[in-house]
Amino acid sequence: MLRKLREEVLDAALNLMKYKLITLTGGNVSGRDIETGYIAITPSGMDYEKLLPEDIVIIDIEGNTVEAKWKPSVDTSDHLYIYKHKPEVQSIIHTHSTYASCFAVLNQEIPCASTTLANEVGGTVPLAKYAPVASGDIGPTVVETIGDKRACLLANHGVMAVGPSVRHALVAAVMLEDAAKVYHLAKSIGTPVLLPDSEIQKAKDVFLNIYGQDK
Ligand SMILES: O=C(CO)[C@@H](O)[C@H](O)COP(=O)(O)O
Repeated sequence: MLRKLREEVLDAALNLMKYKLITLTGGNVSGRDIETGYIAITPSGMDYEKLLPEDIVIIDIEGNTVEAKWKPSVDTSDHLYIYKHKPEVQSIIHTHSTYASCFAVLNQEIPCASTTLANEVGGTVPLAKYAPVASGDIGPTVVETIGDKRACLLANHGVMAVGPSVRHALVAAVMLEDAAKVYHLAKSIGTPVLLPDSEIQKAKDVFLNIYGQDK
């Protein structure tokens, strides 16, 4: 069931490897089916390269198994909490991507100094307060922090990216890492100039309303 969504989730997981956002299985991907409300999520601790679409776990919004060969991600309850509290979110991607995670371990948000970050994430990347892995507390800290952004940092941990589709969540995760790298490198040779709110809004609007083939 939900073959297309399972393929999209697996494809995004493989792209996390392609774009070097994860090491081994240090991340996870999920997507929500708009019709049934079911969630397709990567299984826990399994190599994405060896997975087939049918290995992606299908659960309902309460976490009950709908169709599964494996245990779902250890972060499943956090994904479910985000879906429950943010109806506009249809996909969630968790990574420990290197440059963004540097800011997470410094407990610093990533200021918006590039149009890329404004376009794809919606501005400064906020920092969600620390929550232990698999405690069920990560979802609430993300919902508390993320607002209308497409990503937030998890203190001392990594990144949570979201989107209205699996593709959008993947783009947010990839471009956030790219912008974090640029900001980090720029800071090592000078003082990055931050974008004013008015420019962030303009850059965000272009991507919401003009960019791409779907508008
Ligand atoms: O952050 C952590 C553990 O530190 C987890 O997100 C894992 O890195 C991925 O777990 P699974 O999704 O494979 O269960």
